Order: sequence, then C-alpha cells, then structure tokens
Amino acid sequence: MNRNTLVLPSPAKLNLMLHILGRREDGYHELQTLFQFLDYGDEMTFAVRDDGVICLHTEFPGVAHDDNLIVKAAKKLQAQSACPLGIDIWIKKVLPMGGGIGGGSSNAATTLLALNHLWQLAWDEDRLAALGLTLGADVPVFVRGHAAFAEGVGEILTPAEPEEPWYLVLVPQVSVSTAEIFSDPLLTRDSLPIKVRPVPKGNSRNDCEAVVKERYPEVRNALNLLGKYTEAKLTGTGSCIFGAFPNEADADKVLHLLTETLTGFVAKGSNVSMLHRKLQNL
Ligand SMILES: C[C@@](CO)(OP(=O)(O)O)[C@H](O)COP(=O)(O)OP(=O)(O)OC[C@H]1O[C@@H](n2ccc(N)nc2=O)[C@H](O)[C@@H]1O
Ligand SMILES: Nc1ncnc2c1ncn2[C@@H]1O[C@H](COP(=O)(O)OP(=O)(O)O)[C@@H](O)[C@H]1O
Repeated sequence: MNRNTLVLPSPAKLNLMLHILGRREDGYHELQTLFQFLDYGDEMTFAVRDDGVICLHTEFPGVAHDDNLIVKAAKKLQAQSACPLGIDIWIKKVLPMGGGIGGGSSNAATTLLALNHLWQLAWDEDRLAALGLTLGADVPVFVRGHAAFAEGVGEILTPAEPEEPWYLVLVPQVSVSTAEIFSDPLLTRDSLPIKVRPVPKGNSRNDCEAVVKERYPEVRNALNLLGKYTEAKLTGTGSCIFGAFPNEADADKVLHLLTETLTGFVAKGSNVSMLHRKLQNL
C-alpha cells in the first residue's frame, strides 16, 4: 500500500444510557448519554486523486451520492482547508443504517481523519470535531475516539472509562428515523441532570425506549427476547438492542439461540476506538 492510500475501520457505537433533559428552542434535545465503541464496523478505503474530484464508488441503497455523509464530510473538509486534492472512496458496509449504532456518523469521522492524514492538512482534533458537529451530533465522539459522557446535544464530551464487556447486538429489520422519535409528543423530556461523575450505576435507562417500542413491534420483540438472558437495552433511537456478557462465548451462545428469528452480532466494547488504535500505528 503506498502513501496515497489508506484502509481504515469505521466502528459502531453504543449509547450505554441516554437521558433526555429538555428541548431547546431550535427543536434539538438536551441529552446526557454515555458513548462506548464496538470493535465492529465498516471498512473504508481511500485513495488520493490529483484532480480535486471527490468520488464515493460504493452505492448505498436509498442514499444519493451527494447526500452521503462520507461525501459531505470530504467536501466540507476540502472547502474549508482549500485543498486542491481529491479522493476515491470505497466502503465495505457492515453496519445497519438507522440502527442507532452511528454508522453514518462514524463513516463521516473516519473520512475526516483519513483525509486529514492523506491530504497532510495537520488539523487538530478540536477543529475536526467542530467540523464534524456540523454533519451530525454524533460525529465528534467518533473523531475523538474515546468513550465519553456526552451532554448538550451530544457535543460536550467528557472522556469516560466504562467496563468493556462483550455485547450481543440484535438488529431488528427496521430503520428508525432519529428525527421521528425526537418529534414524538409522547417522548419524556424531563430527566433530571446527573451531576456526579462517573455516572452512578442504576442510571442506565434510555428515555427513547418507550416511544420506539410503541412504534416498532420488531424492536419490542427483540427487547423481550434478549431480556430473557440479560438486561436488554436500546441504543440511541434504535433500532438495535444490546446486552452485556462477561465473555464472547456466553454472548455467542445466546446469539445462536436467537438467530432463528433475529439477526445480530457479537462484539467487544472498547473505550479507545479501533479507528484510533489503527491511526496510532500508521
Ligand atoms: C440521539 C442519538 C444518540 O446517539 O441517536 P442515534 O441517531 O445514534 O440513534 C444521536 O445523538 C443523534 O445524532 P445524529 O443521528 O447525528 O442526529 P442529527 O443528524 O444531528 O439529528 C437528526 C434529528 O434528530 C433530532 N435530534 C437529534 C439530536 C438531538 N440531541 N436532539 C434532536 O432533537 C433533530 O430533529 C435532528 O434533525
Ligand atoms: N455513510 C452513511 N452510512 C449510513 N447512513 C448514512 C450514510 N450517509 C447518509 N446516511 C443516512 O443517515 C441515516 C442514519 O444512518 P445511521 O448513522 O446509520 O443511523 P443511526 O444514526 O441511527 O445510527 C441513514 O438512514 C441514511 O439515510
């Protein structure tokens, strides 16, 4: 592989808890959430072009080329850095879309970090995270690459060190729109702010869960099934459900028991994203 090409992972995240404190005037919600990464995700390949063209070669069903967060991230970085170079991008997409495991945001962050490296921009993490926030509320945590307690709309990050168990993640075959859940009148928006750090045990609920369960029977079913083996929770606004296990074998065992009716995967929780572990070794 030459200096102008890079292959990088684009990991998933989980929201280990998610509390909604209120709604701002612009419609966005004030949150408190704990992000952790999974050692599981997409694989992205980048190759520099001299002609300034930005081209994503992999087609996404239902997402036009220029609407893809990968392309949006590349174009914004190119414009703001006045870089004359372009990029060819390919992706092996593994992460479900609209699953609450942050695939789109992660792809955008991997793109920003890859291009910063290949185009030799030398932007610092703060600047990349600020650009990332203009693409989506979850992009900054993927840019920074460390598990974090997030506040505001998700952009005020404090590094965190939750336990790193193995997770079984169930993927109900529905895509949940984040905007739809946040605009539901039945969503509770009155959780009291947690002021103690680290977040005390017993605060692991996800305030979106009741509304998502009501709207999506597939999600309710997955929560009930996994809940027979371990505490089962929704990540983000869903649709994915996860539960923690002490080791990989125990998580695999339950996955096999459930695969007749559901799809899912097993992955290790990680406080340093696999993207950053790879970047450190370049
Ligand atoms: C709530 C989380 C938790 O991780 O859900 P998931 O998307 O991962 O499920 C995220 O912060 C989502 O982040 P992201 O998916 O990047 O959201 P954005 O594109 O910025 O926003 C999508 C829409 O959700 C609503 N939204 C999003 C974030 C927020 N704090 N308050 C909101 O009300 C807004 O209506 C916005 O138009
Ligand atoms: N590179 C991308 N990967 C996934 N989804 C993308 C991407 N670019 C744009 N999108 C759009 O963003 C939506 C949310 O995607 P995603 O980030 O995977 O979900 P979530 O925020 O629920 O984890 C998708 O349904 C899709 O329309």
